[in-house]
Amino acid sequence: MATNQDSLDTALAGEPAQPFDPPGSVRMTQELHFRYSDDRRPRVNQYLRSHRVGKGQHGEVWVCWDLSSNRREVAIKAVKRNNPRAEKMNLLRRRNLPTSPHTPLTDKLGSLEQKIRKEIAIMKKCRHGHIVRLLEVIDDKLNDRIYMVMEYLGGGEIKWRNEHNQPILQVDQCQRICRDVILGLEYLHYQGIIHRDIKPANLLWTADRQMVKITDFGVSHFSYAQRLAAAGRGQVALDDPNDPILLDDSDLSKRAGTPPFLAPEGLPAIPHRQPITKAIDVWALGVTLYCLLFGHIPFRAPDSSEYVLYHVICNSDWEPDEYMGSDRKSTGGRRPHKSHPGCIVMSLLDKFLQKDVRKRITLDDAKRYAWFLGDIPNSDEWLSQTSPSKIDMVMVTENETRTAMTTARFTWGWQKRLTNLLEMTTTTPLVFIRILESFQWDATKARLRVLTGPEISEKAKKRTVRSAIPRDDSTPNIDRRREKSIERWARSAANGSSRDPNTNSTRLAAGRRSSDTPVEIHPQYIANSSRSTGSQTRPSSRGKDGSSTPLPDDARSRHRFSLTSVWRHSSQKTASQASSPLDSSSGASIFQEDALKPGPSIDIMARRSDEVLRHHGKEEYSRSVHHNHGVGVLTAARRASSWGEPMNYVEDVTSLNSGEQDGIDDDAMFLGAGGVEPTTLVSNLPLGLNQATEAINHTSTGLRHPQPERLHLGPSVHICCDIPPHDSALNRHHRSATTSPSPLHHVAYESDLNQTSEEEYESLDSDSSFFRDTRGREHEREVFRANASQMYKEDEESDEETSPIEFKRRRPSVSVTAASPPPPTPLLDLENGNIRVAHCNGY
Ligand SMILES: Nc1ncnc2c1ncn2[C@@H]1O[C@H](COP(=O)(O)OP(=O)(O)OP(=O)(O)O)[C@@H](O)[C@H]1O
Repeated sequence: MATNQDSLDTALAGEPAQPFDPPGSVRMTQELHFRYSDDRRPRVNQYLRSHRVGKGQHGEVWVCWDLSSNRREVAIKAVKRNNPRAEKMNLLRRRNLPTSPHTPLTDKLGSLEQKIRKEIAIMKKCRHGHIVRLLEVIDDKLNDRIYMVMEYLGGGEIKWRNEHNQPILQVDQCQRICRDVILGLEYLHYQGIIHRDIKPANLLWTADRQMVKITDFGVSHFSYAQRLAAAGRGQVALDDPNDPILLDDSDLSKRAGTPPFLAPEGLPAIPHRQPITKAIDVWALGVTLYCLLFGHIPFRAPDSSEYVLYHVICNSDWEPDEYMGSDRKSTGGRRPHKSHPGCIVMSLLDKFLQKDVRKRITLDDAKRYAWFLGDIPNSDEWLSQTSPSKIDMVMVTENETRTAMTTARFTWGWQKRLTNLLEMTTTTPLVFIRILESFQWDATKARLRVLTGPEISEKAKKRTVRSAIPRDDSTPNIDRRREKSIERWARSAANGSSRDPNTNSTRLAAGRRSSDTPVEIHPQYIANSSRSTGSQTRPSSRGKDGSSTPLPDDARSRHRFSLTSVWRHSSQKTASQASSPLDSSSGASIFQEDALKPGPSIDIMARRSDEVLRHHGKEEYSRSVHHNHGVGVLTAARRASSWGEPMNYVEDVTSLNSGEQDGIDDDAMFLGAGGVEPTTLVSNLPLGLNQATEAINHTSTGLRHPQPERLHLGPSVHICCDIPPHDSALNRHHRSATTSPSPLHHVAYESDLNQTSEEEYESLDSDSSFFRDTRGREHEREVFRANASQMYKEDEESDEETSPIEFKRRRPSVSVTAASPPPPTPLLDLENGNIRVAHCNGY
């Protein structure tokens, strides 16, 4: 009996796929090893990166060499697990969508992570010759990424028109494509899965262009009700929206798909619309066939308005061109005579594009259409072989969706936490900072105490509770906190200071650490304080007499292990900020946190800042030092970090618009679909302390992206910022650091820190996300920033609530089917140089 691996080998070897692939499990990998090959290509586990073939809304698709037994090409889709910005955008969109009785469920299903989980859960279940196969899921929690390893379809997505909107496929090619899709869809529907985004861009050719497979299950829907109906095992009242069995179908009420391909019943805000069923895919297939045959979409809005388009779809009939296909076969018009050769195709289109769901042709009937059976020698046998009833049904349970990306669970406990942290720390020394968090200074015994598991949980709980407190006008925000903090320092200023005036470095105050060796801060980190009182480290803690004082114990305990940051004003700050106590005119501290740090943290800070300096160039830094004006931008940087990949994401805000459509204005679609009018641009402001401030001060630095980027930080802060080119590549993944790595995740980074040059960073595509986060040096920075970020978690959330969101035109997904660069020499040897190469110019 053939094993799963055998069948997989056969499928991947390019042999004709059987109608139904044998069942086999998708590997769920929790272990991630990152290294570089001899020729410095990144490699994750056994997958060696080759070239990028596409970019979608949530991630990128790369061709990789599977260096394990097969050494074949696979496609790996790298997606970011969480993207707060995407969540926010979804929320806003949902607010503007018509509500349904099942809105809560709809909301639940709307999160990005839920979407990815669902896609994986569905793909894990699908085993069919015309469905792209998912082979493995690598869950990289440390970097907040998921790698979906899929079979590689070397022919790329179906191209169907040229620049003159003329068809480029012959009629019989269209027929074969359509037949393949019918088989794939029939399988999906039988399993209770509605694809909901059938269009040419989601149909991929095999390398030999003999077969087409369906991909992209991002908006697909699994419905138990639909499955019962498909199997004829249950009586499902599809026209009764109150039928309890349809409850799990509530997310169908959301519009999903690509507007020109949407069926009338799938359009939003249509009163008394028919229930959404699998027939929605049949309609989309009809639109797809029309596109392939004529090189343009059947329903178009003259003014490019999305709602006009919906109106046209619902009320207008489609019209064929005089000729179809690149071989220009006559259609015979909308209703040709039965004897006309074009009649069979036109009547099929007519049945696909029936506005009334009940009159629309079923896939089973379509499959039997003479047009499809014409070139099949033994059609009866073919029909029997391809019948989905011959195979077992799959089931995608809610639990499977929930655990689609994670198979292991972790119980928190300090011992285990420590062990896991140590595991992760082997190559990332700064993770030790996290270990330090497991300790607490015991003032009575004057020694460090290891926190117990419950104490750590209690701490975490408190943080969560603080974050969960609903915010209103009376809720303190970050500015107010800073003010309070300064007031506290001012109040305690009368107690004097332990500053040594004879040295450029500053001795930290006694108090809790009275027995500690005083910690010195390098002068370069207090350069900005010169405008206040020379080498002073905590100007705000100084009283009127100029003396400084240690913080009270309670304040110190709150700030334990926090990291130093440089606070300064943005030159673009608004009038409301000018009154901030951190304004330079008020003599506020730019080092309000410094004196609170224990020695090791400051050392680490200094080391990290040194790295930042090295990275940006000392000249740049000193310039920023002289030009700084005072307000803290840590929160700005932190919040920017929480947005994940702003520029990429802002540009790819929705998958609803296809790059294949014409005549549709992106903005109109977006607004028409309940989007939000463009307001602000969100910057990919570099995360970090000195780095962030530097970026803000250097607005004249060249942009990687064509347009200047503005960052809105809520009502009170407005910072304009241009990002140095290298920053946009570097910092995008710094932002993922704010998500705590899962200790259960064993990640081994074998990369040498010095292995990646600055040039390499710069040469990386700014949109690239694949493997990049796993560079050792980046992790050092991440840990540093993640640690600093914890103090301001709640403040960040507060800012998030008031921050405006930017919507930009969406860049259509990019798909490149380029020839693979040759694999590294050993691979060539193993493959005898016989590498499959994809071609893209056929159509
Ligand atoms: N298995 C694969 N083999 C070959 N190319 C692929 C494969 N999967 C995806 N691609 C290519 O990568 C491109 C991007 O795919 P992806 O699914 O991420 O984007 P998408 O279809 O726009 O989905 P979304 O934006 O909704 O996430 C596709 O258009 C396709 O051309």
